[in-house]
Amino acid sequence: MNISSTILLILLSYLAYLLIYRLFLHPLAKVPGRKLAASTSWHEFYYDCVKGNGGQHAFKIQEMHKRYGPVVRINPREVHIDGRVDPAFWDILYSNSNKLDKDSFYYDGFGAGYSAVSTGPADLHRARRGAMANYFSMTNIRRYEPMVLQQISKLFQRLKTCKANDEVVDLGNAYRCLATDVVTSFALPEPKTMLDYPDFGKDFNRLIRDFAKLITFQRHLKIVFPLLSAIPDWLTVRMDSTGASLQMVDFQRSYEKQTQLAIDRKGKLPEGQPISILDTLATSTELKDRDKLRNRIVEEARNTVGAGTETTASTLSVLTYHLLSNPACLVKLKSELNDTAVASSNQLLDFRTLERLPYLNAVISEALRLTNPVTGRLPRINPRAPTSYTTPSGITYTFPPGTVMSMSMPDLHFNSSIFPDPHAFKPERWLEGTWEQKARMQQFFVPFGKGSRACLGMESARMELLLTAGNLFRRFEMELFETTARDVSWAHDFFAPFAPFDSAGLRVTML
Ligand code: HEM
Repeated sequence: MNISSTILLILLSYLAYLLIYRLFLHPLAKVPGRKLAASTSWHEFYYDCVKGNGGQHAFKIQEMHKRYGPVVRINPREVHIDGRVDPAFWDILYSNSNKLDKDSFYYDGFGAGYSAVSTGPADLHRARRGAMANYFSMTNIRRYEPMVLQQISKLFQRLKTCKANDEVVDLGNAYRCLATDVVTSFALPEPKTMLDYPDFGKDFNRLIRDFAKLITFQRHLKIVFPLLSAIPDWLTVRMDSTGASLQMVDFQRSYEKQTQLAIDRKGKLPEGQPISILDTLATSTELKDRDKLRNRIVEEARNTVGAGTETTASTLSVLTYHLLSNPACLVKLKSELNDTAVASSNQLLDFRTLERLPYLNAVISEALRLTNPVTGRLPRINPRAPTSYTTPSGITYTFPPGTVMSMSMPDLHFNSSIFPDPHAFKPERWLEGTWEQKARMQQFFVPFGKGSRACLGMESARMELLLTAGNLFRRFEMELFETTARDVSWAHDFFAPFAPFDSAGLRVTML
């Protein structure tokens, strides 16, 4: 036998062993599910990256649950629990006392393992999150309200111009610009000004969506982002004549420049300039020196901006679509907003006023529920002790330390036993019904996650959503332009939900 035949034989024997081990001897061998998914992670790769333009694995998981029950083995090392059947397990898996690690395989897809959101080990995460926690507290975030209102005024000026020129407004992308400018105005020393882009950054925002698609490739192949960052600028220019790719490269590089600026100025800011997250991290006394290195802070900033952009923008798009297609809801909201006393109708309503409006709050909750701004499953690991899961019908599975367990937010939000007629937009559900029904909805309403890994930017997101939606619908009359439910639907899961690739997004005309 020659050398290549020997190598081939060894390889085939190894693969045969791996297959037999995973299917029959592995501790998860008895967990229901597709044999192909249990045999190889290429099954997940296919649904993540190839089928239907990618981002289809989340739907495959739902299909597997329908066939195999509330717990399924979705890849050789991970089990997924169905929140449509057993929503109560969410509180156990993501409870505050249950400080589990995150699964690095999955979160490495962001290519930013040093950021809090992607950090695997719970202990390391605690320190990294702790350094930002005060910054994101309600009291601190409230100080940034004038900056948020300033960006909203800028958006409103653009909308007025569009109205005067009879232009169709690409509102989905306008919201992305707004969200980017808002989050960078407190994350970075030098905020972005995307609301100045004449076309609301259409090409740039398309590129961000394509970039999100790469998360799934990076997750499986680990070399995608390193390869991309090695592409020289001249080639980037040739590959994309719109210039959006180069803009994206500049955008990424600006994190490095701004981090260096924050490190160099050591908290000595120009008069009147508010402290940014970058400055907070660069001058933190809580972080160990290794966590104050430039590359780590760059990743933290990049991920925080990423976390605060598509999430709020997609929620605003879904909210706008449903209000404009449900006139009765729009009338109720406008009447609540118009009844709100302010000195002048030109003055923007502030957070204190808007947070007290029940119908507006119900509209925002309903939009968050229907959007599911994080559609990706949230995988956790207990590396130290075995974990177990008992199905509602009483079958108990025990998993060894290191087993990955996950659930997905949309399963809870589309659970018809908690939210009847779950795909309908009904802000009234948050206001009507018995106390028990409302308490149950609140318990399983988890757009910002739960526990020690829950969203840090929740208060800033709430403020941005209330200020934008409250003021926009008080001031402007609009109607949908060639936009249907499909344009705000969840067709791809790239951790965030994305509409079909051929969708032109949410567009409106100003009346
Ligand atoms: C509608 C808006 C938003 C939603 C629904 C949302 C949702 C979430 C969820 C579900 C997580 C946990 C992800 C996981 O377990 O892997 C998360 C984490 C995070 N989010 Fe948000 N987010 C929103 C807006 C924002 C904004 C505006 C910011 C920043 C300004 C932000 C910053 C963060 C950060 C830093 C984390 C990581 C926290 C940690 O790991 O300790 N988010 N977000």
